[in-house]
Amino acid sequence: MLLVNPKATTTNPRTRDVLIRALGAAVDLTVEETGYRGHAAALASTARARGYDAVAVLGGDGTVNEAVNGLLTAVDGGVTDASERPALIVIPGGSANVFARALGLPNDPVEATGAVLEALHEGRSRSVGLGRALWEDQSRYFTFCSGLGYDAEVVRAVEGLRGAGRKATPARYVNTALRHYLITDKRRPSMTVSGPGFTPAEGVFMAIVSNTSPWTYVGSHPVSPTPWASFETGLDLLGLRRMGLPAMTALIRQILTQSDGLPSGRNLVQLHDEPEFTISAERPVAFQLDGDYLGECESITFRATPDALQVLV
Ligand SMILES: Nc1ncnc2c1ncn2[C@@H]1O[C@H](COP(=O)(O)OP(=O)(O)OP(=O)(O)O)[C@@H](O)[C@H]1O
Repeated sequence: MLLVNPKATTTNPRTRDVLIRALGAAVDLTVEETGYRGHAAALASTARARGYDAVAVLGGDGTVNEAVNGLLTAVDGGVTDASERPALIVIPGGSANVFARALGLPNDPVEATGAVLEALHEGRSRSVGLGRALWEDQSRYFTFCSGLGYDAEVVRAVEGLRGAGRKATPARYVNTALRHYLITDKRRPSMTVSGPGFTPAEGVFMAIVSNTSPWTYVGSHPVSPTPWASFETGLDLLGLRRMGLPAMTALIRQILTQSDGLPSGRNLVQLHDEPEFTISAERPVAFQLDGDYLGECESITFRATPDALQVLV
């Protein structure tokens, strides 16, 4: 089953047709275009019951996230073994394509199609662990990250600009991020990270939770594939404490250039390979999953889901 999001930033009819011809020559293929938000999840959730071996996505991280959630909460329910689920195939068609790049795929969709066909012929797939966010009475899986606080506010603001017809360029993210940092700093709720294996960390204004490494997301501008995308069993966290603009500017420069390796220090809270932890805030805090803004809540628990899916790559 090939899911195409025709509205994704870099998906166009030419790429779609190349992919359909190339995949269609190798396997029996059904093409489904998504017509609305949530459509990819609904289609992917029927894939196993309808006998598909794999679900391919041509789109951005949002559509991949939907497909993954559909596969893991399938209409036929009950399948807990990843080897019994349809495999996932990702062809980058969005703006950032963080998950595709973390998998080591080329960012060019035609080149990525070539790489996927090779994997298909060789029967080569990779087991990928996902993250799961649980809040209030809801839960959702993510393929590379969740962001809380400042990060999610920036994602929300950029989504608002896109709703008004403007493109989500890297410059727009940086511009929005700087404006939000300066304007809304005082009103931002403070968060605490707690879990069974470590001392609670307080005073965090932005947190990134990742099933690979938070640097895959935060540093997604430098050329990928990243050396951190191991999709290990546990979850990582990067939390930022309040700091002045000079310290923040120095940190951003270090992240983007990685001139002195990855940053550390008292302004940063870092966790590695944890099975579960909770982030709570003094009042509702914004959060996003895989780059899509989801809303606000006072407490979210994050749980690792190792070996959740096979990905052809
Ligand atoms: N036909 C459609 N019309 C409007 N929205 C859609 C449609 N099909 C899918 N969507 C939604 O569009 C959202 C964004 O798409 P997607 O993530 O694929 O592309 P993108 O935003 O360009 O890429 P990235 O996430 O890398 O920035 C998805 O969350 C999906 O739910």
